[in-house]
Amino acid sequence: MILELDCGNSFIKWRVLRPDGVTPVEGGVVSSDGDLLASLSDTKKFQLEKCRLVSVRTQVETDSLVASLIDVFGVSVIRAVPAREMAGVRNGYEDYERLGLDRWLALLGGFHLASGACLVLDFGTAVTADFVAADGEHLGGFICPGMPLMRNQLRTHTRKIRYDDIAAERAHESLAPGRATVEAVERGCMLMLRGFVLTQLELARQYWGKDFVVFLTGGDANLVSGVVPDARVVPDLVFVGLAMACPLS
Ligand SMILES: Nc1ncnc2c1ncn2[C@@H]1O[C@H](COP(=O)(O)OP(=O)(O)OP(=O)(O)O)[C@@H](O)[C@H]1O
Ligand SMILES: CC(C)(CO)[C@@H](O)C(=O)NCCC(=O)O
Ligand SMILES: [K+]
Repeated sequence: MILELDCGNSFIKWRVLRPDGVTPVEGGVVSSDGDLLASLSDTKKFQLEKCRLVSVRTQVETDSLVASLIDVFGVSVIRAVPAREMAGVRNGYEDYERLGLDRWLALLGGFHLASGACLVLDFGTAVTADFVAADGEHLGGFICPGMPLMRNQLRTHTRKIRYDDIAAERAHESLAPGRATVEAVERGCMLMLRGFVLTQLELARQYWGKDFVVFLTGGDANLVSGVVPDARVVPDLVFVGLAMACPLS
């Protein structure tokens, strides 16, 4: 079977596909290399043969994970690498190698699924927006802190903002002005996120009128899906691009 990995800054998303390279069998989200190996070892039944991965971690961290995968499972590993152009899309960065590979794969996947102009919004540790025009020109994008970073910066850099995860979850029942710290912070950060999304939509409309598809992906995509009812929520968009960038045969 085939192992696919998306190694982000906080989590590793994994999934196992049948040898056809299309049908998912199982998947998950883990927070360390060790947890990944444990999840996969639980399931020797997978009989992994090949692995394709994308990483936005350092070379050293990624090399170490690849070495473990080869050591433990004897798989052959293919990694996504930067490209100036692929599948009809032209990387918009001046220095194309600097564009985050998760962004690159997500926008390749988005352009492929849309067959036209698209706006790809990814809600992970960081939040990213990328614009691809109908002719495949990547216009560039934006990066800002995601929900976990916004929240933690406030907690870390103030003395009196302290609350637990359960209270945080409860605060999201509404978006009314907060009457307690937890509500004020959680709803404030949520509005920052939604405001960001609405600004990206506005920009996409200026470029393309109504002729574009919006994709939402990343672990926190559900936080904003309400403000873009027409968006396509595609949690595995990075994997769509990964399969395009790393064909296995
Ligand atoms: N099962 C899950 N495990 C962990 N996080 C989850 C899960 N489901 C949703 N999330 C949310 O997903 C977010 C993490 O997003 P995601 O996994 O897309 O990216 P990441 O690896 O943290 O960051 P990035 O890929 O941007 O470097 C967290 O803020 C968390 O709230
Ligand atoms: C922005 C993140 C952290 C999102 O995961 C990643 O794509 C990344 O590390 N990018 C490199 C910087 C850039 O894309 O300009
Ligand atoms: K990501």
